[in-house]
Amino acid sequence: MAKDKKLALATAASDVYVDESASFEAFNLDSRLLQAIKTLGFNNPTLIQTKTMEFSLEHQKDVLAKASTGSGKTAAYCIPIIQRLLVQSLDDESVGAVVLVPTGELAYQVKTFMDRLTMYCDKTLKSVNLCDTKYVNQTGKIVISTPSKLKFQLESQPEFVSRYQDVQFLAIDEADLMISYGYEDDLDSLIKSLQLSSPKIQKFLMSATLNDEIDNLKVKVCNGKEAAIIKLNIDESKDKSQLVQYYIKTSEFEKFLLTYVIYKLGLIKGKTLIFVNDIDRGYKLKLFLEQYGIKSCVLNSELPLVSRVNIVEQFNKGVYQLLIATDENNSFKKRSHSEGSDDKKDKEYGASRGVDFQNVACVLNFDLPTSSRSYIHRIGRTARAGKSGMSLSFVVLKEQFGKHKASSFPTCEKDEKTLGKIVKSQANIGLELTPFKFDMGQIEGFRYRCEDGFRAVTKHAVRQARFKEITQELINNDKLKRYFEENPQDLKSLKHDFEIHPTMVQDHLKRVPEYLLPAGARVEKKNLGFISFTKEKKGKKKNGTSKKKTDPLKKFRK
Ligand SMILES: Nc1ncnc2c1ncn2[C@@H]1O[C@H](COP(=O)(O)OP(=O)(O)OP(=O)(O)O)[C@@H](O)[C@H]1O
Repeated sequence: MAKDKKLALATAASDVYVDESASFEAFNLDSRLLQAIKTLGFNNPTLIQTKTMEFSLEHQKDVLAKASTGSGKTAAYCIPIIQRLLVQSLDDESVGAVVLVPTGELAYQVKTFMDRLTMYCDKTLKSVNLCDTKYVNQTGKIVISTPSKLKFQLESQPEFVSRYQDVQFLAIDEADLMISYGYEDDLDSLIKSLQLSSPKIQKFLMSATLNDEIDNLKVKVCNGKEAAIIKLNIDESKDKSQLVQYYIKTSEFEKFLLTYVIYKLGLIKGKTLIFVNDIDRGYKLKLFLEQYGIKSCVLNSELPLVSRVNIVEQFNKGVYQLLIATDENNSFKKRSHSEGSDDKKDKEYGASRGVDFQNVACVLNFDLPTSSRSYIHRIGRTARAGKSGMSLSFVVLKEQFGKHKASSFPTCEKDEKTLGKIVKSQANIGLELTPFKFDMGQIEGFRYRCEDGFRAVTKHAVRQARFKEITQELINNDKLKRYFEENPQDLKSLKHDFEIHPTMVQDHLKRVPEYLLPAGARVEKKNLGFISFTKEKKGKKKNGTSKKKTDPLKKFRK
């Protein structure tokens, strides 16, 4: 019962998506499935779920669905698949459904969700996740995988091919990513070897954006068969009204200064997901913040998938407050899955797409993404499940680019241009980015300490930290995998935000000396949450507007 309660608390879709006029019962779902949905705390289906169930269960149509981030697309295809598999009698060995996702993280997430939905069903409805090494030699009624992992299973164990002869459902989640993630060849090969485009198989193509890539995919998998196209006409400005978007135009070095001040003084409350544009940047920022005793945890494609999944789970549970995620896909260049390509990076990594980060108060674009599409997915990690949230983006001024080599990063050269595109695309859906006029003069006193800490984070230190963490995680994974299987409780306490400090941490930097704080803060030193850095406005009352709650930085406004 305790477990049931916990699940219910962990989930909730934004009210604007919930379809109060509909009910799950109206779709005559199996009682075991209904019970699980209830346990998850889903009282009504979301709009995308109602429509998808209507077309797939009642009209047996293929479905191509487009709906915003956080609208409940996962359940929209999982529920009909489970429902139909529950009433069909496939033999034990046969795979009934294939779910393809672009990243390992999503494969784990979908598997967990499937397990929850089938918690009252017997073991015959087992699902397997081929991205998880413990399942590579297995199949189940539902197989969840990236295209390349499924292809690998079929090639390394050709005797499994026959188990896929009776596939009834094919779901492709984050469908618009399949091509840009470089899965086109793998998909073609799977469509051929498993006859996935057969009209006997019902298809679900789910995405937050509809584009040419989806059209191509539709042609490939639906093979001329007409599909129901569901484009949810939700007022996105209403849907994202809980999200306040800010940007600050700044220099490259000041991005570090601002981050230091914001987190050292606790100006942003709650969990922050910080996006950077490459792995070294992630470690650089982590080491830099460590200098001031600010703990953070890093997420990138070099870490083993098991560690990544564990990091996301722990962040969701509130174990860490700051997660620095490398968004390696932000340029949406085609990835290559060919053998021998590149290095030890996992091509199936993805932090900004589809991952259900929970209760994120702020998304900080420490490095601005390089496209508006990437921006949408990053900010979609906050203000989810009916909660409010803010995003803050650092935008490097063109004339400042390259002025401070050690803090410079190539993508920042085009920040102002990219910001223009982002502002335009947000305006198209009735949303707005507001310039945040940070009073830099008020934090000048911190600059010297910031330079001091920044200098200690050399290239060598970053390289060492990167190496140290991967080695540590790999050792943990190999050595501890068996141990954790027997002691799952201990896995929960494995923390990833330990200090790496391959560089000398200067203890004095961890404290903020009183003289750096403005007068008001010195008096109320114990309560640093709302230090006034604003110029005194005598006799002016606070106006108490609705933005008050979502604007923790307001005291720093000019
Ligand atoms: N009917 C429902 N009622 C309440 N909460 C729901 C319902 N359906 C889904 N949710 C919850 O809403 C959240 C978002 O769902 P989900 O991750 O499926 O969204 P999504 O559309 O796939 O988003 P993204 O495009 O970012 O992946 C999850 O925490 C999920 O558990």
